[in-house]
Amino acid sequence: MLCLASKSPRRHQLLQQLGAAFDVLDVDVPERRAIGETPLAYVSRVARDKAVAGARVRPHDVVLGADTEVVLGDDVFGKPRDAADAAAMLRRLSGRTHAVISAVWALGAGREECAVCVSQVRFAALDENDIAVYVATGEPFGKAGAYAIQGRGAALIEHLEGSYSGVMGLPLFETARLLRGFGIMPPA
Ligand SMILES: Cc1cn([C@H]2C[C@H](O)[C@@H](COP(=O)(O)OP(=O)(O)OP(=O)(O)O)O2)c(=O)[nH]c1=O
Repeated sequence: MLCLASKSPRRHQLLQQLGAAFDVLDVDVPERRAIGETPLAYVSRVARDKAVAGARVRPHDVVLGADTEVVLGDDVFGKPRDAADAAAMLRRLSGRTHAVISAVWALGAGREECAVCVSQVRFAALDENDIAVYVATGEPFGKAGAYAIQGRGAALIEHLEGSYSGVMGLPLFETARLLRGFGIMPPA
């Protein structure tokens, strides 16, 4: 059986798109970047930690864990703590291009495989009113970088280079390829 170790409703929805049956596991792992850890290494480690936590509960299944972070230079933006934090993130992203890194790990049958997906997202220039209105919608909460490409946040994005599903939380091309490696998906 395939399991998705994630509380994210976006990840559940995205994995459903691939048509595979799966169970959802509720895991909680700390998301704290270690000193000197690169953004890429951090995202990959957290995604693996989630998969490992899931595999502890379901040792005989194939377990997926994923993580998504917004990266500007060496700064990693996770989910905003509150409205002020969300506004501060959006101010930093305004008028600039940032990276969205998504990592997914598959663990099971004595194997583990990983895929990492990096997308580039260019934001429109936002003024204080734009930011206040967007934060007031509540959409930024629970989203890395304080926006949702799948929601009203789409109106803030001038350009995307990479994977829409990766930005949303689970890169589907890469995930499908990983799953086929575990014999889970029908061949494309
Ligand atoms: C950039 C972006 C992120 N997100 C979401 C996807 C993830 O749910 C969240 C990033 O936080 P994560 O820590 O990757 O995931 P999570 O805490 O929501 O869920 P779990 O750890 O249980 O798997 O941001 C969007 O929904 N849309 C976007 O455009």
